[in-house]
Amino acid sequence: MKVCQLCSVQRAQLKRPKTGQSICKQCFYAVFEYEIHCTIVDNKLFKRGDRVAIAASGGKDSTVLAHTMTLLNKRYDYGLDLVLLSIDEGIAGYRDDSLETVKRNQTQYELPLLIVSYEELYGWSMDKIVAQIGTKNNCTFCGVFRRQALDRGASRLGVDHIVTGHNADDVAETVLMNLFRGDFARLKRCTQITTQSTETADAAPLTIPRSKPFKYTYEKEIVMYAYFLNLDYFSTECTYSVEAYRGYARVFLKDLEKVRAAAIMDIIHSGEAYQAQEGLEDRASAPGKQKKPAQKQGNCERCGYISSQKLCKACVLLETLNRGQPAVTIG
Ligand SMILES: Nc1ncnc2c1ncn2[C@@H]1O[C@H](COP(=O)(O)OP(=O)(O)OP(=O)(O)O)[C@@H](O)[C@H]1O
Repeated sequence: MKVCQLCSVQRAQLKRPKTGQSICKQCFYAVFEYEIHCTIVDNKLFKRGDRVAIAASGGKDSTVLAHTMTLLNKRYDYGLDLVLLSIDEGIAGYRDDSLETVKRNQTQYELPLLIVSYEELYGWSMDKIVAQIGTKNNCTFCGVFRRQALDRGASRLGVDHIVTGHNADDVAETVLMNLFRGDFARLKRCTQITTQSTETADAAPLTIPRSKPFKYTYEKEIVMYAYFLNLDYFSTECTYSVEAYRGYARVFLKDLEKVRAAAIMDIIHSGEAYQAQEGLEDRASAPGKQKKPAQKQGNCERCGYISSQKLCKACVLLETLNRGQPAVTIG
């Protein structure tokens, strides 16, 4: 019998994807949960009394997030008031089914749930958008609309913080994508565990902070955890997401992981080191260097959402949709 490398008592039942250790299920649950707790505490994500919205799509990541946030909040007495927030993008056969999962999670974790829809906020569902523009650029619309919809839902709920289920693989993929594209401005920001939505890089942060408690949690471990605990989640991919470029980064990362599991953490750490280095250089070159003036932050003239321009990104996209010429914006 192979003995668990952590407790040296139980029989080892699995190979931990992150470290390659052979461990028992109980130790797997313990390290998995403890590492997330450490990420939350080390990064001081919350303060006692915070009302926190869990962005819940019904998929594996956000379902495990709802499960662990509820568990850790009780176990370590964080004193958080947790709520579920879901965005209904209006994708028949996908989001309607996954929202049914979230509704069950609401009962399972005894958390209040708010669902806000694109249809209600923008007058357009993704089904309608795709019927007009096709599947090629639809993720651009969905990304901009979802970011704003989460903020709007969060402010309706009166929360202090939003958490999402973005995991270590997602962060490492984003580092790679930004590197491949030579997008150093994004590379500098993409490893931040907490972001505050701004329409531009230089604008003062104004919206509700958004964090990733799974920043260092491997996707494979999230899947294992959900599977062993038999959590109720929805596992179909979005019917409209083609996301070609992220797909390449994902395949590349999976190949690297097969050779060396630590590659995921190493890529995240490289992104963090780049961010720290850039910060140093900014300070070192400050004397005499002309600083780019900070963009003026204001509100969208049409909908009131924060924006450094007259219209926020969502309103610009909506305008082109309503005029029936979305290609102008995307182009
Ligand atoms: N419709 C939605 N409503 C609420 N939150 C969402 C929604 N879509 C995505 N999110 C949030 O953004 C995170 C990352 O979303 P992404 O589209 O990458 O899905 P994913 O990696 O498949 O995650 P999940 O397994 O939770 O669906 C999710 O974990 C969730 O917290």
